[in-house]
Amino acid sequence: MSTTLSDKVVRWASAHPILAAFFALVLVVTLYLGWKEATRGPSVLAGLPGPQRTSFLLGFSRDNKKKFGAKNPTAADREPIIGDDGADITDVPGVATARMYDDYGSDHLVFPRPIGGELLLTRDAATMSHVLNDTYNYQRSSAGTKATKMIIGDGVVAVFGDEHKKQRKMLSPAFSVDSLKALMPVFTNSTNQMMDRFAKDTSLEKRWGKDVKDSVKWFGRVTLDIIGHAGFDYDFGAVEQGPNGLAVRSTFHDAMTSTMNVSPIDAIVGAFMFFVVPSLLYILPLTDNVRKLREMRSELIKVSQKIVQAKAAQIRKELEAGVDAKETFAGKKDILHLLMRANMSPELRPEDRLSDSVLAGQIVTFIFAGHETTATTMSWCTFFLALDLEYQSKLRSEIQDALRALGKDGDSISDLTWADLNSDAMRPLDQCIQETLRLRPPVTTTFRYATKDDNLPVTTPLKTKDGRTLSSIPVAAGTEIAISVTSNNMDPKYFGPETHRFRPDRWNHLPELHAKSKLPSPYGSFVFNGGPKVCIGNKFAMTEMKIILIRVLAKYRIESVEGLKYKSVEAVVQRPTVIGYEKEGSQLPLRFVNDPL
Ligand code: HEM
Repeated sequence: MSTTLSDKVVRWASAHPILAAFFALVLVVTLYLGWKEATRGPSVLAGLPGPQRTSFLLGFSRDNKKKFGAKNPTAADREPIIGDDGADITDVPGVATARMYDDYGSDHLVFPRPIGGELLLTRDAATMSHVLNDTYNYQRSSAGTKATKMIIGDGVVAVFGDEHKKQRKMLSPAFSVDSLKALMPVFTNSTNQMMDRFAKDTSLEKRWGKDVKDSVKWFGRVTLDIIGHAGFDYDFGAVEQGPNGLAVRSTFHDAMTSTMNVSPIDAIVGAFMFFVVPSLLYILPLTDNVRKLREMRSELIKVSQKIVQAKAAQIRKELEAGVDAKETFAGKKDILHLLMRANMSPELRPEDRLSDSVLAGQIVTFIFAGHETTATTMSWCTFFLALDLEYQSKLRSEIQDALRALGKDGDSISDLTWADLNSDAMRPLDQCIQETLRLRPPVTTTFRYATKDDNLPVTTPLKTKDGRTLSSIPVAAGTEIAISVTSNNMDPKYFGPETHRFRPDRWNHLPELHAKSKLPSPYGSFVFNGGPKVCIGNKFAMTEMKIILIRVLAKYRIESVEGLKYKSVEAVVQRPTVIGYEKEGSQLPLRFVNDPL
């Protein structure tokens, strides 16, 4: 019998040598990791609460998961959490984890991971800030860094410590308030173009009814165009569907749709490749979804190399002609130009210069970090507004009052200034976006890895399972930490009652602990993370989103479409989909009724 089985295995392996080599490698790495975990000393985290390990191999069993409502909507012990749409929102990314903290009555949990590993989860603002502020100790795991570099290259997101400091210093002037003020015409021009196309789009009317348009499609296109123009003076033409826009936006759409429809084999292959041997991702064409991700990456690399070469030639000409850097920014207004001028400055020490591959990496980083984050946030914002027509009507009249007070007309906002957007009169719109980000942060969890032993501060001393009181948590080098952004956002200690509901007004009367904990400013939550690696594009994002939303809300009343139910799926960022149509990828069809202010 065993001979027959081994014969079969040998025959199968001879017929599929690449797959056989791959599975052999998986087996060896699994055994090695298992041995490493099994021979590790006792865990310093052992006294903290958290779900029981049920399997050395798998960590946390499916039955326990059901209890927190992560997977099975019919599990007997699953209490629904009713969201603003009247449906159970336990499956919204991050919400089941928030419930787990509540169930254990702790802001720090230990979560058993596969092959004996463990993960420290925290939603405590003091612990989160400490980890995010120390980019020398707390970094991405080496597999996480490799995987990030494989996908977005050597840009600023991928690096930590001194290399991060160097890149961030070069990039910061390009994201200053002065630069953003200079970029205002770029934001408004692309928005005007989108508004024009948006009004004419009737492509969904046959399917879903009159005035129905897809928020995801239009916000995705306009934000890609904006990052193209503002980031590197490149016309993706996504709103107009030019050839560049089609290629990049559609490979993006294909790749992201594939990450939303992950099969169990994709999950195993993907996790193995990403976290164990990321370079295999680009050698083995194992699954269709991995192939799509690869296509997206090569399309982005092609575009970014073209952009860097063209820009370098342009700057060389400027330098030869003695054109002043400030002058060119005032005329060209793009972030890469500013960065590359600084990088080519004769005063810069050679060791501080960024290489061409790092520059190209910044482009891919901007496209990744600055396009779908804002697009999905604006889409979720229209979703919440469609669910609460009373609040929407109040917000629209507040915007109208603000525009009137500023002497501006909602239909021609080309002359809205930075000061207008950031005036007190526009505060309600800020709060609407902040509340959207609180409930649907694009990045729900951030993972960090301790490179040396440390003591993590906590807001209030905590009790261990064996009755000790800890005023800090000792962590050993090699501990992986999950910063639960959604769970902090849903914690009533920081954000007041009914944190699962969309209540923009909460930002006017937050609990004292919110201010005391110094949640990252100016947006008052961890949605842009915090510390030296806080999202460099946060003001860029808020400016662009406010301009676009003012235009949309000045013209349209937004309503949901009868019969359609929406849900959130996490695929790089959390995205809206229509229940029953998940295979079509992210979309958010809503009714935009012409009703100008
Ligand atoms: C709603 C919009 C946005 C959200 C919620 C957001 C969120 C984040 C988060 C959570 C990080 C930290 C990632 C990590 O360290 O693992 C990050 C980093 C970053 N974001 Fe954003 N982002 C947004 C928009 C933008 C925009 C518009 C840009 C560019 C124009 C941008 C550029 C970046 C860059 C370059 C980094 C890396 C910063 C560093 O490592 O120093 N982001 N963002």
